[in-house]
Amino acid sequence: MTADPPLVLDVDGTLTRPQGWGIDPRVFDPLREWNAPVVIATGKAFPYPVALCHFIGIPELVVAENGGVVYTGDDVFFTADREAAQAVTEEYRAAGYDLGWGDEDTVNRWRETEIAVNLEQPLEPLREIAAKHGLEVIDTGYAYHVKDTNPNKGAGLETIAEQTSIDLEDCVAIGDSINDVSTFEAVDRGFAVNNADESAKAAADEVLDEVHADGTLAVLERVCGTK
Ligand SMILES: O=C(O)COP(=O)(O)O
Ligand SMILES: [Mg+2]
Repeated sequence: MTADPPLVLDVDGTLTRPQGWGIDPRVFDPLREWNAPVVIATGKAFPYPVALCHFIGIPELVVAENGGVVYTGDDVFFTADREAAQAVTEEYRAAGYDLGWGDEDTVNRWRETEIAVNLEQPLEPLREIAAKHGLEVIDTGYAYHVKDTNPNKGAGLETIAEQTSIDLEDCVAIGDSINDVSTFEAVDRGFAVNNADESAKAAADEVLDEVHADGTLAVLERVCGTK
C-alpha cells in the first residue's frame, strides 16, 4: 500500500466549490480514503470542522478559530479566550454597528476564543476598537475575525504535532488567505489556490492554476502515494 503525506486543509476558499460557497462534494471521497492523517485548520468556530470531519468520515483532527481551539482527537486546547473580543463587539454595537449575522448568530454562538464579523459591516471602527483592546482584525475574505494576536493556525498545528505522531515536515497544506500564512510556514509544502489573497500566495511554495476545490483536488492527485 502506498502512503500519502499528511494533509492540512483550510475550509473556506479551499474546499469550496469553484463558485466560492459550499463544500465541493468531490472532496469527500478522496479525503475519506486518504492514507494519512488529515487536519482541518480553519477560522470557523470549533463545531464546524468537527462536523466536517464527522460527515466526511475521518478522525477529528482540528485547528479551529484561527488556532484559538485545537483538538487532537483526545484533548482540546484553548489558546485564547473570548472575553476581550466580546468586549470589542459590545463597544462596536454600542457605537451603532452590528455583527451582521442576525439575532441568533450561529456564526459566533459556539465560538470560544474570538468573534467573527460579517464583511458587509464597517471595518475601520472595528479595527480601531480592537486595537484599543490589544486585539487584531484579520480579513479572510469570508469574515473579519477579531482575535488575540497570538494564536494562529501554525501554532495550533505545532500543538497537534506535539500531541500526535504527525510530523509537520511531512505535511502538505492547502489554503487561500492571510490566516493560512502561518500554516504554510509550519509545514513542508504549502499550496495556495488561485483565488488566494496576496499574503497567502506570497507565503505558499506554489500558487496553483486552479481555484477553490479544483486546486485542492489537483494537489491531492499530485501528492497521493508520494510518501
Ligand atoms: O472563517 C473564515 O473566515 C474562513 O475560514 P477558513 O479559515 O476555513 O477559510
Ligand atoms: Mg480559507
